[in-house]
Amino acid sequence: MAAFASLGLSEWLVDQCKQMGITRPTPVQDNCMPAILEGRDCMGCAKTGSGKTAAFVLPVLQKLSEDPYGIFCLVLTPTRELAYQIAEQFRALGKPLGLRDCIIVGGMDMVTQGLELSKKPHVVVATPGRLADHIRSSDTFDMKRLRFLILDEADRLLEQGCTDFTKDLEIILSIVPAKRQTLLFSATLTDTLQELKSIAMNKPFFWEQKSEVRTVEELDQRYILTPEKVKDAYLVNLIQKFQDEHDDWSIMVFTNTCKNCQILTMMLREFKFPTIALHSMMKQKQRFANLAKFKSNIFKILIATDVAARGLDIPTVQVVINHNTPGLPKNYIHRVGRTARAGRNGVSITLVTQYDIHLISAIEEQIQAKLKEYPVQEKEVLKILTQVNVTRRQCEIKLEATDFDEKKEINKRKQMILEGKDPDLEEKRKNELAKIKREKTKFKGRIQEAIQKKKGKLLKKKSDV
Ligand SMILES: Nc1ncnc2c1ncn2[C@@H]1O[C@H](COP(=O)(O)OP(=O)(O)OP(=O)(O)O)[C@@H](O)[C@H]1O
Repeated sequence: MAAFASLGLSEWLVDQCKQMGITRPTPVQDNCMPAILEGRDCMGCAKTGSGKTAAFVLPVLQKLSEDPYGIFCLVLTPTRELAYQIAEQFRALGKPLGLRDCIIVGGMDMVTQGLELSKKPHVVVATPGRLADHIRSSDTFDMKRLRFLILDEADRLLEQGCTDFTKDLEIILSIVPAKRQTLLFSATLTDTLQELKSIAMNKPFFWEQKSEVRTVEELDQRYILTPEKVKDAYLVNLIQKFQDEHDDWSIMVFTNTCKNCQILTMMLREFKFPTIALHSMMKQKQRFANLAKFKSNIFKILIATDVAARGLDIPTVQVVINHNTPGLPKNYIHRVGRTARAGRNGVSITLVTQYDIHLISAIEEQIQAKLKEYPVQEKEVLKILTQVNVTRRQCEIKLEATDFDEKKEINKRKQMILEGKDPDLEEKRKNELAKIKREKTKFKGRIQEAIQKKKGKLLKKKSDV
């Protein structure tokens, strides 16, 4: 593998890398950086924790140092926490340049952000929704001379998940110049390749890390088959075990909803585990504060929704526990990728109920590897089962006494209004769809019943003959 200097990076940048402990390029850096430095559009697909961020930060800094002006580079990313992390990398590596950056994310003060944008920072790191809001509401900045447009976690930005970025992206793309370099990175690009190619217009250089298995070798991937009602007891048992055996390890637990995230956090705290939460129903300042406390090891356990599944780089995370099996293999890849980063070891444990077995099959097919069963002492788990379930119920009651659900409903309606939808109409539509789905399921059930009856009759006839 070549050294950074031979890839075309200036001495000051190579020195800056050294200071951060980055001495040899990773494969994604080795392959993508020369193409970017040549001026080509680039799509890079490499495993989690393989150094994709530096693969775009370094060439941008190199080009910026040759002709510094603002706004030179725009990085879009799906989550607010990730925006801060990327900006930090720019700041650290670009320190000798006196780099000026600006972070534009939701949940923070619009006026301050507007002012910062008007000062022409070299690099803007943004989540699409808030940047689109600024474009709609202000004429104090422009991106006419933008040289680099970067989509980090590019596939997520294009997919129509629970947060749909496509309209915001359209607005942003309408103000950036057609003549620019576009760089797209993710650990899971392949599903959205065609749409991505249309954003990177100039025959992009495409590099994908060739590997049979789509997760990193250093990751030990395990599962525990459990009835739904015993899941929490397994969680408590696992956390107790890791805390007892490795008190310097940090653990990330992923769950499916904000409410569950809140309840699990309350429950683990009742058991005196140093636990903290991260989900989208928390105030942004609280989200940042909680992540900072987890990163600095004040709290060793972070319970999060998929808002923390992508990109976060926390070297002390040794264990990822999936409290629910992710519905999409892609989400599994990103969640478990929060550990075993940059060549370190890590373990992931997915709690699987009998209803999730098909999801595990889909995950195994996608990652091209089999999950191994995690050995547990069932007796120990059963010993704490009642206590855990009672504690959970108490936490549920406590949460119900707050206005958590109400807040959720208000947030949902606010979001719909922002998206130009009528919340009442949407509710009606949702109810109608649910009704159709229920009827379909009933109909399917009746057909299955009829088939079973017919089969039974045929078997009976055969056995009579
Ligand atoms: N050449 C290198 N040598 C050693 N460490 C590196 C190198 N490049 C980057 N790193 C470190 O590796 C870690 C992971 O990098 P990064 O966060 O960019 O991963 P990623 O590929 O973007 O992962 P994800 O897909 O999860 O977002 C970071 O802590 C980073 O500082």
